[in-house]
Amino acid sequence: MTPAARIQAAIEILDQTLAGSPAEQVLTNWARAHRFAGSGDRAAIRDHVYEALRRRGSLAHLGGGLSGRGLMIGLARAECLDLEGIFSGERFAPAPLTASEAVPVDPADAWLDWPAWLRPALEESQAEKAAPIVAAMQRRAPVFLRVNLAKADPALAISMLAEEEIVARRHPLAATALEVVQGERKISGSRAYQSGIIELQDAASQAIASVLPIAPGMRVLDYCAGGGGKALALAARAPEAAIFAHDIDAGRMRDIPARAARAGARIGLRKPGQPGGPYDLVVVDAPCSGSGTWRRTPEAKWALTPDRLEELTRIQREILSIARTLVAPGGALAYMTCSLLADENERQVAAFLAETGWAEDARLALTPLDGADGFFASVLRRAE
Ligand SMILES: C[S@@+](CC[C@H](N)C(=O)[O-])C[C@H]1O[C@@H](n2cnc3c(N)ncnc32)[C@H](O)[C@@H]1O
Repeated sequence: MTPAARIQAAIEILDQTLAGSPAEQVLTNWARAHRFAGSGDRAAIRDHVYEALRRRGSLAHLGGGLSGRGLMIGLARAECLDLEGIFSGERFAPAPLTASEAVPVDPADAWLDWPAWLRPALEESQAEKAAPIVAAMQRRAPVFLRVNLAKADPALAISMLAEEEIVARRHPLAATALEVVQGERKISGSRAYQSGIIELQDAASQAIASVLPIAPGMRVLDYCAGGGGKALALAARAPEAAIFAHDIDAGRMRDIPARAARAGARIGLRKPGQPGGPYDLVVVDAPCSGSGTWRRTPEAKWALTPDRLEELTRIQREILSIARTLVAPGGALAYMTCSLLADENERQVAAFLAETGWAEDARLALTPLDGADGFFASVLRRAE
């Protein structure tokens, strides 16, 4: 496919996405209906679509409207591409620019790419970092790997990946973190991945996991385990700890046994609503707005509403009130979110401390300015 034909495909996919269909589903349907498109075409089209969703506000401004065509004109302008060459009207290419589309526009403000109703909350939560965060979140997120130290060290992982033309380098956020700079699409088929030497995990999640108080012999519960990212990271740090995973939705934990087997880790599964206990450490990786990860999940950024945010903060409080009953005397509860908002982070912790009289042992708050996703964690200690 020509570059212009790829842009025309992205226009059609974006129109369906803006009408309410999930981008991933539309991309899959498009690929099924256009078997002639190769993997390079599909990857390029996918990149266009996600770039447009991430920068939806600013590209709509630059392109003259919130439509697939407006976003792609905006992207072509933002990236200084040959607008007339792409919008040529030739076979498979988008139609030529109309007179009104061809009119030059003012540069776009980065805040256009952050939901307007949520701007005061980000400014209040992050103060002078808010505007640079919003600008940083216009760019695509890096791909990070976690080296499973139970199986290999980072140098070995880097050289194994290099043999398969995947270039990765260490990242300062965590001793286990590698940033992939080339060959990211080959990761899941690589020998290092298949043999459990590496896992896909954001560097902020790794940094948080590395400050959790875990030691051999401890009993640990990952209370909101989902696919088990935190439980696996903890198992790699302390293979002799007894680690259990729980989630309200058992289906979300279905990949944990296979992931644990690949990593050479042992993780016990608890049934929803039957978490067992008490535990020396309970990890609550709570459901949240995900605002720290919106570079990867741009549709979620535009789907969040004030009501949903309020509902999430209520769910977080409820989870905390259950999880604290599972902590043994002297044990710890690690509360974390991938949110940048004080309502989901600092204020939840302040309310918890006021209500329980527990102490806060440690706190880590990362933003995309640190290089990876936004992430917050607080380690809360129950008295003996
Ligand atoms: C942020 S995700 C967890 C991600 C996971 N820890 C990881 O690293 O891959 C939050 C999880 O909390 C679960 N959840 C939501 N409400 C819950 C509740 N009331 N009790 C336990 N888990 C809950 C969701 O099903 C979801 O899997």
